[in-house]
Amino acid sequence: MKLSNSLHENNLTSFDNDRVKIYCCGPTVYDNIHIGNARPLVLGDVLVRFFEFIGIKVDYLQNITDIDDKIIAKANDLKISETQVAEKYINDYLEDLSNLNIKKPNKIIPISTKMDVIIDFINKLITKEVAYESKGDVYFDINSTNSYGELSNKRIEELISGSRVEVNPNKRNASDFALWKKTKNGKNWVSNWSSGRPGWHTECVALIDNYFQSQVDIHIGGIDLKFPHHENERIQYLAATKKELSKIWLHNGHVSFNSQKMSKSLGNTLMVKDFIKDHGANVLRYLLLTTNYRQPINLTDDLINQSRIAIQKISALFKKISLKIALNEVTKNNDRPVDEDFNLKNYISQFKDLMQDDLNTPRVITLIEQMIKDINKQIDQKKLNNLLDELLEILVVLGFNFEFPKYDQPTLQLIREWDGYVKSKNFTKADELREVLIKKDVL
Ligand SMILES: Nc1ncnc2c1ncn2[C@@H]1O[C@H](COP(=O)(O)OP(=O)(O)OP(=O)(O)O)[C@@H](O)[C@H]1O
Ligand SMILES: [Zn+2]
Repeated sequence: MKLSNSLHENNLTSFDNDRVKIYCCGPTVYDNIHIGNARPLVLGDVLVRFFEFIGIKVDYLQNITDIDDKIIAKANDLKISETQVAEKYINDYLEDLSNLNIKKPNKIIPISTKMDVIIDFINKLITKEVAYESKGDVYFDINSTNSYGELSNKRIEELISGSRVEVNPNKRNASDFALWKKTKNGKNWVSNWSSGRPGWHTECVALIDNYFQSQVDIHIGGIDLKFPHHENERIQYLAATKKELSKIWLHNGHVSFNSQKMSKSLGNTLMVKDFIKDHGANVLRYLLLTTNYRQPINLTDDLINQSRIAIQKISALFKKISLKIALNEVTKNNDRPVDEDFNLKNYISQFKDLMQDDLNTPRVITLIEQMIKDINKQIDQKKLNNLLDELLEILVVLGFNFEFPKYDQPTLQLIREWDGYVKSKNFTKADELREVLIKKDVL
């Protein structure tokens, strides 16, 4: 398996473990998730499903940021508590995951439940003299390391001149970032330094360190998190353990609307739950997988329509096959392939090769289209071989959720009656039954 690794300027990193540890930065629960937020989640899901398909065991962790200024602001707006805001959006998040057909990670941890772990981790950094307390805050000392900027490929001087870092007299260096912030505003915890809250960059790394007791193999997130969030996660772990936090940093490109990044704070969002209501989860998945995960996606009506049509084509194929099977117009014969050529194509091994080549899902989609054409040819020849099962298998590994229609006896009876009327040219009766079968979603 080769994956593109941000730590080495997107060069492909080979990977042949039989177990894999994965971390993906989870949501800050002050709102519902949008299509952009769904992208790293679908990326993680496809990766997990594929690893499991090729026999690799996965341990997948996600955090939930359930303490944050944005949650406090929302709680004030709605005149409810922070806990109520967080609970509502955690539940909505879990529902969105399930509606998106995303396999739940092995563990999802709200960071408010791990404050002792986070405080311990900060203490470790202070002991190693790479972090310092200042007036109740704790900061990471950027000058204690030569490795800062290696993930995002930036130099410290560039970072200082390029960012509008606010002047903070409590910090030693302008780019030092907060591990702990003294505050009485909103939920806060007692520590040696002050009553306060941890910085976001420390939450993820402390959780990884505690849960896995080691580095991870793959760390996932959107490209906007590469700097400063992931850079800061990485540098803390490096300082604490002298090891890389992740062997591979996998960053997905942005989903944008009118060429502007879709983002909660910009307000140009299309929520996952609304999209699913209008188009279904398969359309969203298809839309995300037709572009390589690193490339940007500009969300347009055209793109949504193309994805809808592609999904309808697959559903229509399954309906057509079920109908033909019900009418005995095709037979499934796994032993005697219709055409040797179909077997030579060896679709499953092509699928594996494409996925192992940095998750080349756009090419997999092309492969699926080819399979559909071949299956249609088999239908014309009235014999299906195992190609259909292979297609179903690939769709499951990509996380699509198609129902292959199966009809009960009364429905089968109706289908056969309808077919009888059509063949005997009794069109009045045939049309009556056709209406019934359309209502039952058979035709
Ligand atoms: N438009 C987007 N396209 C792709 N990934 C995105 C997009 N927006 C956010 N993400 C990813 O979704 C995850 C959650 O991000 P986050 O909660 O910061 O979303 P956001 O909408 O940008 O929120 P905010 O505006 O509050 O920062 C991160 O991995 C982030 O990189
Ligand atoms: Zn993170």
